Amino acid sequence: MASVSAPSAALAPRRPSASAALLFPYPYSSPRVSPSPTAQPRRLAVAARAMPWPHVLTVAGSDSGAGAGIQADIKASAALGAYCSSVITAVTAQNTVGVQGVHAVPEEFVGEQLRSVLSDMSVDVVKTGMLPSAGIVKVLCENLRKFPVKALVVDPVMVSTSGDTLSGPSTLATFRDELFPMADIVTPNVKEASKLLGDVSLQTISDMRSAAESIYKLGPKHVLVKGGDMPDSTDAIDVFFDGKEFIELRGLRIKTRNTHGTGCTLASCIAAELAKGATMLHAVEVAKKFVESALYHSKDRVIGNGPQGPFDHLFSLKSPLHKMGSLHKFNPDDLFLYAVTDSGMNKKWGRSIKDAVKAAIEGGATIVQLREKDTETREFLEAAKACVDICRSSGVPLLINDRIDVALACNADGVHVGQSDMPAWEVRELLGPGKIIGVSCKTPAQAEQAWKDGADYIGSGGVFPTTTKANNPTLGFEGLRAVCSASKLPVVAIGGINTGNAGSVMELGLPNLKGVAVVSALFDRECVATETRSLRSILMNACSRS
Ligand SMILES: Nc1ncnc2c1ncn2[C@@H]1O[C@H](COP(=O)(O)OP(=O)(O)OP(=O)(O)O)[C@@H](O)[C@H]1O
Ligand SMILES: Cc1ncc(CO)c(N)n1
Ligand SMILES: [Mg+2]
Repeated sequence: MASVSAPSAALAPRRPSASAALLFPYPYSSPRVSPSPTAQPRRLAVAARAMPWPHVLTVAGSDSGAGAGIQADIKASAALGAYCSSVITAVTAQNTVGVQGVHAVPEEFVGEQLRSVLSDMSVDVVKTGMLPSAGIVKVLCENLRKFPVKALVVDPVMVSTSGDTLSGPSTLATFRDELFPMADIVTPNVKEASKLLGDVSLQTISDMRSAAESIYKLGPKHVLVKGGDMPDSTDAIDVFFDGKEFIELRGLRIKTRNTHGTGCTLASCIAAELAKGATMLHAVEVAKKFVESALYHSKDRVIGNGPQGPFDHLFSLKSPLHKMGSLHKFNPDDLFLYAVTDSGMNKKWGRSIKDAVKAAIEGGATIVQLREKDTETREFLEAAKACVDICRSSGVPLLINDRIDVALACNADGVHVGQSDMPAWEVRELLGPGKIIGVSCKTPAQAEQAWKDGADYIGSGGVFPTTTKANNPTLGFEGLRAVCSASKLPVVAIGGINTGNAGSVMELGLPNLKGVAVVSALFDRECVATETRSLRSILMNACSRS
């Protein structure tokens, strides 16, 4: 007879650790070990009100390697908090080398799957991927007419990156004539855009714009021409068109072999965001950021021997530091009036860091850096958190000088580092691709290195002699000019700049000199807002002259 032993400690109910609670935040109550005999049995909290669950239905092919297709769609939607059902149009035998076989599902059975899901499961958004035949496209369109949804995202998958055909030329006309007019967005890559338009050549951003406009004329409400496969580009640039305006969405191009499934993932993320209620442009921006972050976090992973590996959609489960929370996209024009705080000056004038930042923003600062060399860490962090709130609500990015730990803890928009701080590439490793990194550079060689390290901008100076920073050699206009002309990055000038000389800096007319950074001229003054306001008007006048 088997002996009955006491439950081991490992099986006893335990509260989840704090870190598990952080990773899987859900209301958790520890199970009661010995309920009193009179207590009513506890019921699981059955929802008294219906909780909406954003729902994406993907109509696409299965990728046995699970990097693209249905598998990517389910992972991407789930990562962004949407439920994803799946109607399978084809089964592919596929790996990191390429596509070895395609087995299309009969049209009637695609129809049956569509009816099953659409008639019962409250789908918000349909996303399409591989549609291997004109017949399947037609069945899909019939079902969409019968069961309307909030939005239709069409990723016109035709050829895999390995060059294998996933949807032949016979479906092209049905895509154009039947599916596109029903679509809220169509997301071709450059090769697909070219095919849809009769093999036009697409080499430049301007070609991508023309293609977006021509595809828009086929009937979708928005078009996104994806530039992931554009040759020789240091950025990953996509062109968005809503019928009126073109928007170039620029992302960091991640150096990795693991780009299989980027297109499927992007379209699914757009669908998930739309299902959650986002506007189209916001959905596209979130989706692009998601792809960039996922590529970044899986760039060194190795699966398979072929040229194109999968990436990790669930990176945020493993890397809580890089949550999708902060989506501030760096705009070089934000460098225009760059306010840098100084604890000594705040103390002198009896101001808190928070009040100093508030006043600078009120006066028109376009970006803020907290440079607190002798504030205690705990006090600094508290102040930084308050400043993040102020800056977020005004749409002004907030950077932290040198202290990567503080930047992470307060979820700032980025950091600024000097030549003796942590190298920018290490900072990038820690902060991920979504944060802004600035580097102080005095020489063309340093500027070149900052670009290689993945910085977003350069701070160059001291342009004039300054008392804010000890032992800081003055570069003068010539030094600034040398750094700017060697730099592929936008530059902000710093060092001794004030209302008296700021105009002359901007009047140098250096194309990548985007603004001036100031400390004393704003914060070693009685009224920070007034000083900021007058500096702003001086800068604007200088720019209109040069
Ligand atoms: N190396 C990269 N770094 C950053 N973003 C990338 C990279 N490659 C692609 N992207 C982005 O991924 C998204 C998908 O674009 P891409 O052109 O790769 O689509 P696709 O060719 O349809 O993808 P696939 O066929 O591999 O699923 C775009 O936003 C693009 O800019
Ligand atoms: C099944 C499937 N759908 C889409 C793509 C495009 O990446 C692929 N390679 N495989
Ligand atoms: Mg691609």
